[in-house]
Amino acid sequence: MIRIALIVRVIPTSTLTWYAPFLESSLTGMSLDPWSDWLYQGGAASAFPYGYVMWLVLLPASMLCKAMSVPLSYGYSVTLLVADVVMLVFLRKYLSSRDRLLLITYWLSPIVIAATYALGFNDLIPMVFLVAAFYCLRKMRLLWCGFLCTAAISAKLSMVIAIPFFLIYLLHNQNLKQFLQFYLKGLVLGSGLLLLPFVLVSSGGLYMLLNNPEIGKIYQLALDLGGGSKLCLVPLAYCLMFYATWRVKRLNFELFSATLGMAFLLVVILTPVSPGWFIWAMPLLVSYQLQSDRFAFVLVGLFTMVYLSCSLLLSPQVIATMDILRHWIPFVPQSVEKNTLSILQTMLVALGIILAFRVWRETVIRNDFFRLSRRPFVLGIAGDSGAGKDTFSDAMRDLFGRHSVATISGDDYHLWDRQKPMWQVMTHLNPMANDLDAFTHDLVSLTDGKGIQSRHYDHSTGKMSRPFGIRSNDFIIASGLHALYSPIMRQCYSLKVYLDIDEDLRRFLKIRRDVQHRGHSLEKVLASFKRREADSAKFIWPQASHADLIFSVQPIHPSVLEDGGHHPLRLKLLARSRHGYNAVLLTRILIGVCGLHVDMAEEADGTEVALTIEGEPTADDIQMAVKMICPSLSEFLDFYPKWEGGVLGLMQLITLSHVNQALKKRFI
Ligand SMILES: Nc1ncnc2c1ncn2[C@@H]1O[C@H](COP(=O)(O)OP(=O)(O)OP(=O)(O)O)[C@@H](O)[C@H]1O
Ligand SMILES: O=C(CO)[C@H](O)[C@H](O)COP(=O)(O)O
Repeated sequence: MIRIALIVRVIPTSTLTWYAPFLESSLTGMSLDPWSDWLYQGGAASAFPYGYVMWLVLLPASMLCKAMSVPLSYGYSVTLLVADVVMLVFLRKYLSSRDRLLLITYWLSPIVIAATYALGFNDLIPMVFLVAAFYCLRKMRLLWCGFLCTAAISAKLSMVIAIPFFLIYLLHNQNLKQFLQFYLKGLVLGSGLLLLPFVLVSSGGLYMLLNNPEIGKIYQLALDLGGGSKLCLVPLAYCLMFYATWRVKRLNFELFSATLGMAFLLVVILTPVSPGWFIWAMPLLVSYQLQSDRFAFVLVGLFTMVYLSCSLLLSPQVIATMDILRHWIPFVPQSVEKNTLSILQTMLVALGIILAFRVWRETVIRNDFFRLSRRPFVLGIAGDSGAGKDTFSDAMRDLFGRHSVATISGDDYHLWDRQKPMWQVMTHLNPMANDLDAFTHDLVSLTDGKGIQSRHYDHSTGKMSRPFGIRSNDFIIASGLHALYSPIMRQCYSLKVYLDIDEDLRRFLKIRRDVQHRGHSLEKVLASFKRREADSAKFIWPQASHADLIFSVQPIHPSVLEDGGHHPLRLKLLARSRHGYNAVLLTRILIGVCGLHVDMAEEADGTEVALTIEGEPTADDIQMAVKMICPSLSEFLDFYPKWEGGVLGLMQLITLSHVNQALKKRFI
């Protein structure tokens, strides 16, 4: 109702003197270059410094008004109303908020109402295209996203400042990097269709765009450095915000929208006297209020009140009233408004900076992705030979995606090739047979974000490969016989896992693997079991006491192991978790959703919980359970994660829920 009343009762000066006459003139001439025609007729250069999209969006309602002999200013305002509704719909879609809160924070926001309907600013139109681009980004429609970004720029050139943030998001999200080309294609397509024709066809339009006084305001707030040079604060704030975003090594959608919103907010508050630009900050202000506490409402409320006071003081009506007042009371000096305006502007900037600071603190720093970007997540996996370390490590890597994972394996740190005499003297289970210093050094380097040079032990030849580089990544998986052996190693890990497989099953699987895939004779493998027994007990098994999570895979029917593998091997999983893991939700979902049989036993002091799980979950069951237990983790996973079924799938699920918990704990 307020909107309708303002449309009917108020015709803003800018609409009356610039936009409506420009649209009127463009309808009369009906040429593809209404800007040059307008200038040719002696129109002001500041009347319509926008591209084709703004013109085309405003055209239909203007035509309708002309056909109905209604003033074009109504058509202009009604178009803004439509943009306003579309904006509300997009915000509702991508913020997925409760309607009542969205109505309060957006629809009733005095900033939108005052800037659009009372002052006539058309910033809602480019913002609708930008928010639509956001929505397409969320839905991974990247071609559309790129296209809509150029539509926003065509509507208002200033929207170009958003593009670098879209690029950082796509480049810094390893899962999405592969799809960057679609966004670029959308940009190229949009530029070809919407921007290039404007540049080629309309010299008048270009002139109006480049002489737009609004753009000059960006350089207005500056510190005089002497000698005629200035330090311009708006570009400075934008560059710093861009750098801060670039430094966040991994961005999720929430971080991306928060940092772009903050860049907009800073540009807006530091640009003097641009009430329309405040609409750019609306999506950020709305989402901040929806996610934060009551104080956010108070802060945005104060910000809005100061904004309204500033805009009011700048409105022609108030200026005219003061002039009349001055006519009767001559001692009311000009400086009264100027000083009041300065105080209000200062308050606005101060509140804006506090808002940006709080958004950074609450939205960015508390974000799991931000936590990950500061230090990689390091998963340590230890266990005896044939316990399934490589199999489990590969299954975890296939969830996060090769592009996001760096792996090191203990086998690659054996000290000798198979041909060397020392091979016969010591078993590999003895730490002395391995270069654990190099393993630790490489683990520390990768954890510290540095790349390493590694070699690979080839089980088919028994030789080490030439050195090759491994760069650090968001997730590091270090597996090996001694991966949890030393305190320094253990300090590197975000999560420590020990594989404590049933001894008969381990021997069964190891024989099968070594004979079938590594070309060893059965006698040699059996002899190695004997030779290694003492070292296993001495060096490998004690590492279980350092693990956060222990997986024991056991055969449901041990007799199957003796019949030469003729019957299918059915396994059950015993998962023991330490350090206060809450297994209730997991248990409920494993039983209720995956239909498994689960026994849960907890230590009286709550330090250890043990789950015995029997049944054959499918890969789809595991995927669904992960979505239910740790929904926020899905953003960390590969675009097409490879889910496993059975025991391996259960290990993926339980490990992911521990990763989730460990990420949450990081900055407590
Ligand atoms: N959960 C599982 N279910 C079925 N088979 C498994 C499972 N985990 C491992 N295996 C099998 O057991 C064998 C040994 O596994 P893997 O090679 O991963 O062990 P490892 O601990 O890396 O051994 P090593 O230290 O000797 O290199 C492989 O053939 C693998 O296919
Ligand atoms: O214990 C082992 C792996 O953990 C292996 O026995 C060790 O890597 C040597 O491998 P291979 O016998 O294939 O040369």
